[in-house]
Amino acid sequence: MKIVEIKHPLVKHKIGLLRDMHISTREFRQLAREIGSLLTYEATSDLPTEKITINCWSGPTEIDQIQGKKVTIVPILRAGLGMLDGVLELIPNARISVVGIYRDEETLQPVPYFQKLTADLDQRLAIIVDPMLATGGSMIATIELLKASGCKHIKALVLVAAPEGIEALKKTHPDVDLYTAAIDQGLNDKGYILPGLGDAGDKLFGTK
Ligand SMILES: O=P(O)(O)OC[C@H]1O[C@H](OP(=O)(O)OP(=O)(O)O)[C@H](O)[C@@H]1O
Ligand SMILES: O=c1cc[nH]c(=O)[nH]1
Ligand SMILES: [Mg+2]
Repeated sequence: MKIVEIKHPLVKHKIGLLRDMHISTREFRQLAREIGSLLTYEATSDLPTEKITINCWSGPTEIDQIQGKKVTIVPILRAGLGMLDGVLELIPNARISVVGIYRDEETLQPVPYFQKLTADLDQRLAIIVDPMLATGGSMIATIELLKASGCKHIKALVLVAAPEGIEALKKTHPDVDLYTAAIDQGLNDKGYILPGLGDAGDKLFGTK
């Protein structure tokens, strides 16, 4: 399994700002979106390109364009919506497949409650976005429902990943590539990532 922890100074700086317990909702939203863009830039660096000829002002000119493969972005509700605009800034034509899953607070098991996927998933690269990979349960459930609908090529983009979630993902779906802005220390007894960000959904939506 490919695991990429982005070491770029801009990413490190922005993830550090996100950890401030006094961060405002507005700042949290802006940083989640910006890091979403930077993760997308890295995650798409291996997309194949092909040469085509266009009419440039100076005459026919060969240019590079991204080959064949189309993209669907998959935000996991709610918190994944906080990264969606950042991905769309770089891939504005992408289809969006929405998955609603929350984590039961007691059992930490993922509970699916919504899904609306784009039709031709077997021909698309799916880019799943969710700020937090904690136990990995929500991400794994999302990957399973995408694969059940024919999806064959999946990348997961998260702001913060716990080693426990990475291990679970490695075991179940080694074919999925993971891009993260930080790999943190681990989970506390309530399944929250340490040092982490706290509850990303509540911070993005201003709830609690
Ligand atoms: O790796 P896991 O242990 O499954 O935990 C991570 C999940 O928990 C959070 O969602 P949450 O359940 O808080 O839902 P929300 O986005 O609606 O707040 C987070 O956004 C992930 O989806
Ligand atoms: O640390 C965590 C773990 C799960 N969900 C969050 O929002 N934060
Ligand atoms: Mg939440």
